Amino acid sequence: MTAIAFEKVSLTFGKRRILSGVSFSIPEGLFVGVLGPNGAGKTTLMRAVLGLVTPQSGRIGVLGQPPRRGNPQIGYMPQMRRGAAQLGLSGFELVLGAVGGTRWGWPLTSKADKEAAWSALERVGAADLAKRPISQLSGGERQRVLIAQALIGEPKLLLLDEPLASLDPAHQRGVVELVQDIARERRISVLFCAHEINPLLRALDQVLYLGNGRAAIGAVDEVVNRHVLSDLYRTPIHVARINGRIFVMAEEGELESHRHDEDGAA
Ligand SMILES: Nc1ncnc2c1ncn2[C@@H]1O[C@H](COP(=O)(O)OP(=O)(O)OP(=O)(O)O)[C@@H](O)[C@H]1O
Repeated sequence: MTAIAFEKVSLTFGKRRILSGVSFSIPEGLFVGVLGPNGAGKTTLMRAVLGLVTPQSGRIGVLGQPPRRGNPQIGYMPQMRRGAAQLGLSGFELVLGAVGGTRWGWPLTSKADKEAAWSALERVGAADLAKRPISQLSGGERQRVLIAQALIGEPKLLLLDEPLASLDPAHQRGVVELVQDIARERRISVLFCAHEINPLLRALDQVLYLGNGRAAIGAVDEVVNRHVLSDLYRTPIHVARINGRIFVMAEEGELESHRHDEDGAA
């Protein structure tokens, strides 16, 4: 079955066009990195898959169905906003709030709900963090709790919006490996949104690059080359591979933000 299918999809906000007639199809079980500069539409694409943004035209299929809000087959990890971290919730409360998929807040919880929350926290290695307020966790610890939240309901598709933001290279590797292991063992399809390709290289089956309202998708070598990216961004793009790392550069500078501190990511 197809995990996600876009057929000539256009997404707009008012007069602002985010995607223009984009088509692609992602088979089930793949780990796909979603890349592109700030504002390219990565979050908006995920929100469309979740049924939170309706296309102006075209069709989206998610696991063979049209998108619908609260689909329990999808686990979503949004970008962590400061406000959410400061709510004072513990990791356990945050994960428990996701039990039942759409029942955000403080539901009346059963023993089974609590067990589901503990099981998700244990799977990401965060059971010992569960009682602490989210606001006191380190970035890496917090990302684990958020991944646990996305695993509630045994999803078939995980949408992860920048889980690597503000993590150092070792923690980035840890999060990517964790997601890859869980996805393999549960046969989950993954869309993993990131600002840099290198931390994802070992895990990637495909990349989906967004830019100028368009998309390029395929295996890393098929997409991350100067022909495809120059065409996508309508400007000369250079791609260099150094020691197994990939550098994507526009004439005026690097297209992706890189921290030059990771050794041997690929
Ligand atoms: N609800 C909204 N109303 C109007 N414009 C929006 C809305 N949500 C997003 N946008 C705009 O759509 C564009 C794409 O935003 P989006 O957050 O999807 O990009 P992104 O690729 O995820 O960016 P980043 O890498 O910075 O997170 C941006 O210009 C943004 O300002």
